[in-house]
Amino acid sequence: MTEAPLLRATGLTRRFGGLAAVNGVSLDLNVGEVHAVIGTNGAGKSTLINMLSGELPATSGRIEFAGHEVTRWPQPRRARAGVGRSYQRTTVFAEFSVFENCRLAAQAMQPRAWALWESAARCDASTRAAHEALAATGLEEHAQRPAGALSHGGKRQLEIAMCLATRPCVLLLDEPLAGMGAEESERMLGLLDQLKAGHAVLLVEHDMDAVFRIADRITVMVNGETIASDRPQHIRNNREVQMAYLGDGTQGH
Ligand SMILES: Nc1ncnc2c1ncn2[C@@H]1O[C@H](COP(=O)(O)OP(=O)(O)OP(=O)(O)O)[C@@H](O)[C@H]1O
Repeated sequence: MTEAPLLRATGLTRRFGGLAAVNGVSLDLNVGEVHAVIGTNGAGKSTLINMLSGELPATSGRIEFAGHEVTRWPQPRRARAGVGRSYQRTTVFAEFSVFENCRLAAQAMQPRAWALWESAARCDASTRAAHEALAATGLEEHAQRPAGALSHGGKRQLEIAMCLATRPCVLLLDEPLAGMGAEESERMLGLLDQLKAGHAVLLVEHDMDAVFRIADRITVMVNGETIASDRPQHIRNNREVQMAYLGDGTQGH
């Protein structure tokens, strides 16, 4: 018997006025897998992530997470339940240390932030989560540096660490390789490869070489709709995908 996916989206649709930015998209996320979503600019990838994270309500469709229907859950509730995300643009606090950025991310997940008498225990838990996240991302040696002093790639790694500090089981990653050089990309790909062991990862990424290297499944979106969702080798050989998106020249990738 196959296990139920950790997260399942069915028929997700989001309209902005007359535009269906995402139209009837269904996908599953499983622990141990990187599920990449690719598509040209404006295909609806970020809108899809925003619906999965809870930042944007779906116009219609259904989202199930860990056996619960979460379609109407707001973003903070989904985040506390284990749906973590990173953003296209860096969101670190430049003047705070790398460690403090992670600790703040962990603290933001704690319920009842106003309950001062619980602060010591909360602080311990957040500190632990921050250290673990820094260890997982290889940023420990930079823990006390101001986040603003990190390289671009280091800041993107820190974003992943901040997401991990919230102890998610789903990672929704919006272009984690954007703006990175070859060496930084390699490091990030190594990190994602490690993380998939304990997480279900959704990866939106424009770097096709990286996607085909790391993805276990690829969903291709065009104008808000899924035109294919399959194992990478089948996506590579899919004529419709080649015509719509990859271009014939990518067949040899
Ligand atoms: N808040 C909004 N209001 C109106 N239209 C929007 C809004 N957000 C996105 N759109 C439109 O929805 C469509 C999908 O946008 P989205 O950002 O999801 O695409 P994308 O695939 O992530 O693109 P990119 O690769 O450039 O990030 C686009 O036509 C965009 O202009």
